[in-house]
Amino acid sequence: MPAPAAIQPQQGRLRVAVLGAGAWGTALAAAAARLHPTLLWARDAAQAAAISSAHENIRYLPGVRLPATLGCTDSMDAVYAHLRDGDQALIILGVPVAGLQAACAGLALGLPAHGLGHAAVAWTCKGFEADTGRLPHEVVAQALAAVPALGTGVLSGPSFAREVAQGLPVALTIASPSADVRELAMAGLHGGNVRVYASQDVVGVEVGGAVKNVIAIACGIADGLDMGANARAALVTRGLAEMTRLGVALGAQAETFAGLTGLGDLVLTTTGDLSRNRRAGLEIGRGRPLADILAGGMTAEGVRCARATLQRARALGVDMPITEAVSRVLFENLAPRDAVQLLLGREAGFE
Ligand SMILES: NC(=O)C1=CN([C@@H]2O[C@H](COP(=O)(O)OP(=O)(O)OC[C@H]3O[C@@H](n4cnc5c(N)ncnc54)[C@H](O)[C@@H]3O)[C@@H](O)[C@H]2O)C=CC1
Ligand SMILES: O=C(CO)COP(=O)(O)O
Repeated sequence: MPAPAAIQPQQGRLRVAVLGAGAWGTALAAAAARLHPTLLWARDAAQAAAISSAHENIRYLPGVRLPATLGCTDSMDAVYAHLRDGDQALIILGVPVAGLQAACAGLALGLPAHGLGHAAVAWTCKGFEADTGRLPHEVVAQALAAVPALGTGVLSGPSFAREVAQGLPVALTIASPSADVRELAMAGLHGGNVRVYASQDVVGVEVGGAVKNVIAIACGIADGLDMGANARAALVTRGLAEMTRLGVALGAQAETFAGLTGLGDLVLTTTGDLSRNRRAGLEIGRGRPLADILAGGMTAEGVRCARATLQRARALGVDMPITEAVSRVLFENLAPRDAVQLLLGREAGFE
């Protein structure tokens, strides 16, 4: 195995690979391709070929023209060859939480074998792992333990994929303990209409991304029941409070939750109808069964992680009444209207 080389941020030729050609992976690959040679990896060969030839991801981002310079492949060997051609390698994982462990396990074998044991890896998924309750960085730390020279971090923030793919303005946060990773992610994406801010608070950034999805479902439910704008504002604000409580109990800094990956993403996802979590909530509030809503394979990470979030919170003695109400609506047949009554009926207290 070759000796790991230190990352030299902002110097040399940076090569970017994005793994996972869903909506968000494709959008980030489009943003990176406007700045650097970038290759997108799709697990489906036909989809990879279609994206490469049509410059459009017809399944996940129909109607959005991708940069002509963006290639797409289903071959990890092609990804490694692409990265080896540069002086610096940035790998962005565009898979959901459920795919994170497998994606990292592949990299743990492939990167050292291809002389890329020094690359930087940034994940973008938002949620606690459904079966284990782990945050993404805990999944990554275990799966990539055999490649200690890899730099890792989480890329998050208020960012609807479609808008980013269209080249509209967006601000993101890269959180990592490694200055090299922070600078490499900024070098990879910051420019044009994309701003990337740096943070060291990995836990805070991840908790914000996970919990805002659950609160978006709650707001969707309230809006689906026509509970009004006051109710939505209350859910957003109290949702921010419970997100912050959980984050701080897990070791995050409270200030992080006032930033892009906390309040920023919470506002976007609870109010923007491009949000799948919000849309799932709207449908539930209007009486549609959850199984029907998810039947088309829609990614709604808040549904997948609500129970795991609650279990982690309970283990820490953290009160999360909105997350609890959402979880009971999703998985215990609590009627949406009864969930609202449950929240309203709680004892009065200090804010
Ligand atoms: N769509 C958006 O606007 C944003 C999404 N995110 C987060 O990014 C993650 C991915 O979301 P999207 O791209 O929107 O989802 P998506 O449903 O559009 O695409 C998911 C992609 O991952 C692949 N995939 C699914 N399960 C997998 C597995 N087990 N192993 C390997 N690959 C798998 C699918 O084939 C697909 O290419 C989620 O955690 C989401 O919360 C973050 C920011 C914005
Ligand atoms: O995370 C997102 C925006 O920042 C996307 O939200 P949804 O997953 O609810 O579509």
